[in-house]
Amino acid sequence: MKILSAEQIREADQYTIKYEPIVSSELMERAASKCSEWLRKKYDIHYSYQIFCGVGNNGGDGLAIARQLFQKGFDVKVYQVAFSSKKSPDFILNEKRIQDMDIPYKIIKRPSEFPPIKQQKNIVIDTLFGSGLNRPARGLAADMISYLNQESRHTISIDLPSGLFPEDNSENDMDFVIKARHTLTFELPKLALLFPENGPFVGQWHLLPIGLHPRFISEAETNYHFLTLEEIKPLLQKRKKYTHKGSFGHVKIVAGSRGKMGAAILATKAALRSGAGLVTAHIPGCGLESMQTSTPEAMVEENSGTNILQESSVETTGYSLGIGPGIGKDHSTKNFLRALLKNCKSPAVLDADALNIIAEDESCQKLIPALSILTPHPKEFQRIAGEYKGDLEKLQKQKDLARKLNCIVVLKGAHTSICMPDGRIYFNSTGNPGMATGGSGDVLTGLIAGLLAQGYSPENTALIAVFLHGMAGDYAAAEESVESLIASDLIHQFGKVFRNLIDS
Ligand SMILES: NC(=O)C1=CN([C@@H]2O[C@H](COP(=O)(O)OP(=O)(O)OC[C@H]3O[C@@H](n4cnc5c(N)ncnc54)[C@H](OP(=O)(O)O)[C@@H]3O)[C@@H](O)[C@H]2O)[C@H](O)CC1
Ligand SMILES: [K+]
Repeated sequence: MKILSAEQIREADQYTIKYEPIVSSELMERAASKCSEWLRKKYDIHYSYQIFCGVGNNGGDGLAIARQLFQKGFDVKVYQVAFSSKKSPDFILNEKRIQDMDIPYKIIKRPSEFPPIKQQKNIVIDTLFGSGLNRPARGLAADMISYLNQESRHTISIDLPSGLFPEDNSENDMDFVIKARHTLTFELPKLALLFPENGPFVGQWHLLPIGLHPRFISEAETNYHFLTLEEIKPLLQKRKKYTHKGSFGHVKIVAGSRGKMGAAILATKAALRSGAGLVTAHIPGCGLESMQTSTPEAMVEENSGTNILQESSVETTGYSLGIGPGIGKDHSTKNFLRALLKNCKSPAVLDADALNIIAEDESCQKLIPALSILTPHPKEFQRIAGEYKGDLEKLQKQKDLARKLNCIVVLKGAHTSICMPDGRIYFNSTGNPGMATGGSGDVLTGLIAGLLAQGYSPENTALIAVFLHGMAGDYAAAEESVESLIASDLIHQFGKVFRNLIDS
């Protein structure tokens, strides 16, 4: 699914109005009815609504939602926050419609007119600003936002939390942005909704399709994508009947050190469960027994080091390598990694301490095979890419790094972002906070290496693996709980994930 800019969304609006064709007030009516349907499904008739409207089309949406809810019997109060006299035509039309009905409607001109916010079974609907915000909120609008953030326990924002810019908030004043519990956004996700730093404002966000013209969307150009099942399904290969274990590649997991063998075991198990034909674990001697006992399906190749990986020759040809979980940063491990990368000619997966080592050694970065997949978490990423001020700058650094190394950079987090060397960025839609747990990244490394071994291109591998990993997390959280989720639960869910994706 594409992520378009505010400008492109405005154009999509106009294109839809012209070519569907539909009058703009009808498009607003459609958008509003998606919202009021969503609200009615979630909150029963005992809930009341206080709807705060700006004077643009976002405010117009608010007026139309108010009318629709009122017609369904809800207790609705509407407030126009008169921060400007420039009402949009569709706002004016909807204002007239509610004035012709018996809906309580007040115009707020100064803070002394802010109404008390009902606390029990009451929803505040925020339609002050949407995608038309063009400067940080000030004056009456800013006061209103602060007041609502202080007084309302249950705010739902329409299209965007008011005061939040759809893309770049680096110059914004975040004190004057609505803190919503839910954001109902139209048709396509906006970039700002995907940034972790905006989580406190956006809350949970939901996409409501409003029938913007599919031709405009399919032709629109963008580097930003939201990764959903629709994109993933066509990428998956079904296993053919006449195949043998050699058809599905050979993974080599290069991982572990004394006290961190768990990381190696998790990555190895994940590679096995990913469908790879064969998996070898290259580990320090101290891990031999634990690996063979816990993971009998894997072969073990002992490194010359007992407690850590140190220089020894490792065959890399014919393997998909997953390098880094639990290896530590000892001087001899650094030398080992350098020699390994020098020797390795096909795309590999680099994670954890492998990333920490290359962060400290620029010359080592040049040895990474083209189209390798790097999977840093935000701290590891910062070590390689340097400091950044906000999530937009972080994204730019991610692009720079992917281009510089000619690699795929997978930056883990809520909505993990996957950046291709050509600048395309995919934000993942699966996963949950329960996955922020030790070993979850090791599982991803094994899964990526396992898919790579099966002949998926590095780009498709990264997309599929991140999506599946998140899906496994969602299944695990549903069966257990977000709180109790541990990394091995993810591996246990791979079977169900594959069955549901490939066979359905
Ligand atoms: N695109 C769609 O799919 C649909 C969108 N809808 C809704 O429309 C809004 C966008 O509406 P728009 O009228 O473009 O803009 P807003 O309602 O967000 O409000 C902007 C108006 O407010 C003024 N403005 C902007 N920033 C500030 C500020 N900081 N302080 C005060 N005033 C501000 C601006 O006017 P100026 O001339 O003063 O700059 C705008 O007039 C979208 O988000 C959806 O909710 C449709 O209903 C359905 C289809
Ligand atoms: K809003």
